Amino acid sequence: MAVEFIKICGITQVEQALIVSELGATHIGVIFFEKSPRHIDIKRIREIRKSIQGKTRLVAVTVNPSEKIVEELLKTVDIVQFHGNETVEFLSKFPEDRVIKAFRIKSEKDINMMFPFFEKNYPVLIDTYKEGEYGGTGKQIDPDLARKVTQIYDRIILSGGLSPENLKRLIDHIKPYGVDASSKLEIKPGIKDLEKVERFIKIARMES
Ligand SMILES: O=C(O)c1ccccc1NCC(=O)[C@H](O)[C@H](O)COP(=O)(O)O
Repeated sequence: MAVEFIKICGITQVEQALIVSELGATHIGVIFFEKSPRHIDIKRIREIRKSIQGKTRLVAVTVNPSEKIVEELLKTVDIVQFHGNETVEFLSKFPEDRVIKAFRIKSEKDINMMFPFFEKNYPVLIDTYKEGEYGGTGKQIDPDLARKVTQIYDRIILSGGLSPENLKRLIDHIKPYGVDASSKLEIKPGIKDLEKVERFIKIARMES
């Protein structure tokens, strides 16, 4: 089954954003977190916004941002994705169709913290837990743990080490609503291998 939501994350260049949009990504992710090697500033985010206008939705990925920063980002991007310890109360300050909450999971116990977000019907991205890192690690998610989450809630975006090589198998097993990939599609942090991106999108759309 094809997925509805295909996000290519960690884009840093206007030229690559345009190509990824034309290849059929439904969402492009940019990292607004200074400690990431993929971080870009608001000026570059605005340039990317202009290049993909009307085609693909733009998502800014953040970690424990202030309310002011989120409000500023929402003037430029469609959606803000929260990768830190943000609460459901914090997210409820923003329009509900403009937020994604991400969780880095390592065991079934971690599913409990997602329930308040399921109750609000927010899209929830699940990523692999790696000590000391917030995302973009390339570490593959545990498929059985991810399947347990999609059996409970249907607005799950799967991430964590997704690549053209493992995507079909993981979609068939986990049946997510969306998929998100970054580092396994890269030549180096922030620069995508566009041939891999094309293969990834075709598999997600069930075109190959
Ligand atoms: O990508 C980053 O550098 C990053 C840094 C801090 C927080 C989140 C980050 N990425 C978020 C994403 O949505 C990634 O696509 C997701 O973690 C999956 O990454 P990967 O395992 O490399 O495909």
